[in-house]
Amino acid sequence: MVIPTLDDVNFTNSKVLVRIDINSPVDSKSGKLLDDSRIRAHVETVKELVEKGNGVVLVSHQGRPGDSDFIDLEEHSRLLQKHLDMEVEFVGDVMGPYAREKIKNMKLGSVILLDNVRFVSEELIEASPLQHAKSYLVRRLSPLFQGYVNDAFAASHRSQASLVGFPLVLKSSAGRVMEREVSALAKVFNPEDSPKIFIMGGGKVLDSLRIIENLVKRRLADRILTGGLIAELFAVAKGLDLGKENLQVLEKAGVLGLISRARKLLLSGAPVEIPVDFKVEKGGQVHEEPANKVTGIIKDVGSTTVNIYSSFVRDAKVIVMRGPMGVIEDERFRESSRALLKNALENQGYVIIGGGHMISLLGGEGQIDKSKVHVSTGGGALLLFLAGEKLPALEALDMSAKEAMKA
Ligand SMILES: Nc1ncnc2c1ncn2[C@@H]1O[C@H](COP(=O)(O)OP(=O)(O)OP(=O)(O)O)[C@@H](O)[C@H]1O
Ligand SMILES: O=C(O)[C@H](O)COP(=O)(O)O
Repeated sequence: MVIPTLDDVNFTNSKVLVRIDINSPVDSKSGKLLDDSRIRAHVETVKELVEKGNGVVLVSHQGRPGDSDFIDLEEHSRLLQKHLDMEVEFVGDVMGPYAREKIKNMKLGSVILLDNVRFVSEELIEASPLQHAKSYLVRRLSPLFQGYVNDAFAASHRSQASLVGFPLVLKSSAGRVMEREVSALAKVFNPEDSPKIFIMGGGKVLDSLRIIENLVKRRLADRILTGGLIAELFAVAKGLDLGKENLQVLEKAGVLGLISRARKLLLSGAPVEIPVDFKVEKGGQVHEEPANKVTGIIKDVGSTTVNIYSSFVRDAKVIVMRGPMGVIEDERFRESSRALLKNALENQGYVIIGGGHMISLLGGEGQIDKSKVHVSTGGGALLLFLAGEKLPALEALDMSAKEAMKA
């Protein structure tokens, strides 16, 4: 696969559309961003393009329709402006007349952030690069640009218009974040680096299940330690009675239909570990309860589980951590994820940390040794990449490079 970088495609004095991923955790009460790591990550790419005299138009998504983190990008633009130390104009539109006028009139050397690209319904369709190259979004925006840069590794597992449509119609390259992710993550395919432990938590149950299925099929993981909602799914699949309220949580998340797939994995002997205890909330109080005697609402894994998981982490050569063990937005349920993270960082193995929520916990862990820790901006994209899945956004860049070579 050929992934052209900014060294191969040297954009200068052009208008460049840059797909970034600044999708960040949001406080559901205040609507404020809880972490700006993904915003900071893209500073290098944007600065480089600006220094080369380009007009930079940034496009990103935030959340999914129906979720409380599905918000506009105004606060993101303020944070980006702070970290870039230059003006970033927030344009509350994606491809309407207002956005296109702003892009047409922008000065080279300046930066615009368009609004949440998922406000455009077409963006939510998963289709091939060829189909998306003909999408309304691509047809409306591409004539305004001389180039396209994809720096959104964290969204590269989505075959959506802003990620795969533009490389087929514009001269394209990966940004610096995308480039660094792909080269760092390739290291973990080294068969000598075993055992490999995957710590999977968070709320995206279907994504996590698909990944676990892949990891098992390709025998990539020696152990998969579960937390978050995926742990609850596996616990139910194993036959544990988690009580009506926790089943309602899974039902609300629309994942009860996945129990049979989880059970199939367990029956096949997949190396999936399920928590032996949970931290639950009951009547406003926090309790620890064994997994077979849960009476409260599960909010985190329990301390015995943390001890067991830590023993696996200690022996691992590669540790991949994605998604928190609990509802870390509430500090009462942050401890397990933090303890496992600390343990992994103190271990000798190579640690790959992914997903906005886990990365937000890194703040208190002091100086990170970059030779043994890769902090990925990717959540689902990270693990699909590690499971050997094709990432559509990378495929599209590859198609673009091959077309350019033919020309
Ligand atoms: N037991 C639980 N019950 C309900 N929600 C949970 C539980 N454990 C974790 N969560 C929620 O999972 C969410 C994080 O999951 P998510 O899959 O988005 O992880 P992430 O690391 O941020 O990945 P990404 O960067 O891909 O979004 C948090 O909002 C957290 O509250
Ligand atoms: O956080 C992520 O994993 C990426 O931003 C992709 O978001 P999505 O899972 O909503 O497509």
